[in-house]
Amino acid sequence: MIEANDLTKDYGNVTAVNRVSFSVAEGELFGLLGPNGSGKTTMIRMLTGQVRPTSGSARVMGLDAAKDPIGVRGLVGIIPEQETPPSFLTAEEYLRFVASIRNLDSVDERCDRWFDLLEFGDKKDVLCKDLSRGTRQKLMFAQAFLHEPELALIDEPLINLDPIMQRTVKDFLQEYVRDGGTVFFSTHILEIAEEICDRIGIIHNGRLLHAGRVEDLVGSDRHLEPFFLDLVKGDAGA
Ligand SMILES: Nc1ncnc2c1ncn2[C@@H]1O[C@H](COP(=O)(O)OP(=O)(O)OP(=O)(O)O)[C@@H](O)[C@H]1O
Repeated sequence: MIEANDLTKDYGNVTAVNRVSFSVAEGELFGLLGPNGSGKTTMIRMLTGQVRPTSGSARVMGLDAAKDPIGVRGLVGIIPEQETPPSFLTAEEYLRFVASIRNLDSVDERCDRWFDLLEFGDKKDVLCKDLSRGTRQKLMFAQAFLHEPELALIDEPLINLDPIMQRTVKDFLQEYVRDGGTVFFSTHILEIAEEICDRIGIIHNGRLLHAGRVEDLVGSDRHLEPFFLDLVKGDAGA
């Protein structure tokens, strides 16, 4: 579903992502982990065609993300980092707006499914500017999955969600990949990755230091946190 080859992004003299290659297969839940400023958001933006790589390339669902960004965004579901939905629309109006752009049918059913799953139907007539941050994040989740995409790319999925809603979202993501969907998400919360990911990548200073299966770490009695800290601190000292 995703093939990144030598992806690089320079912002002036800052190399945000440095020659990163990896792939994500259909049905995988892949977590990109890294400290603040390590390049996670830039990576997601390149995969979704929002940022053009300086060099290298990414194929997403068979399309070149830099050459056909609109094609990619038409297929995948995206939750950008800390995105807020339009202030002047209600939650339901926003979902209907997304549904109309995507030419979706059964709009009532689709909206209700998300209001029910994420328990915010009581807020559907509230203007987005008046929603709490957590409810806005629920709404961003709903818009990303409204068209039942085969691939979702999510920057920090559980941000602003309470523990109960985090459980709901984690269960949903695991069910979604069990049903054949693919998820690529970024986080710096290691426990989430250890709990739900099939594979992880660890990025630091723009370089991918590790990519592998979570069960290989845990199976060999190495937990993610000490592994991550050793890797990242060792790299900083190198
Ligand atoms: N538009 C931009 N212009 C200049 N520098 C940028 C831009 N976007 C990101 N950077 C820089 O690129 C590097 C990687 O940033 P990025 O936002 O991708 O990291 P991140 O891992 O998502 O961070 P965080 O976990 O804090 O959200 C940082 O040094 C950042 O300051």
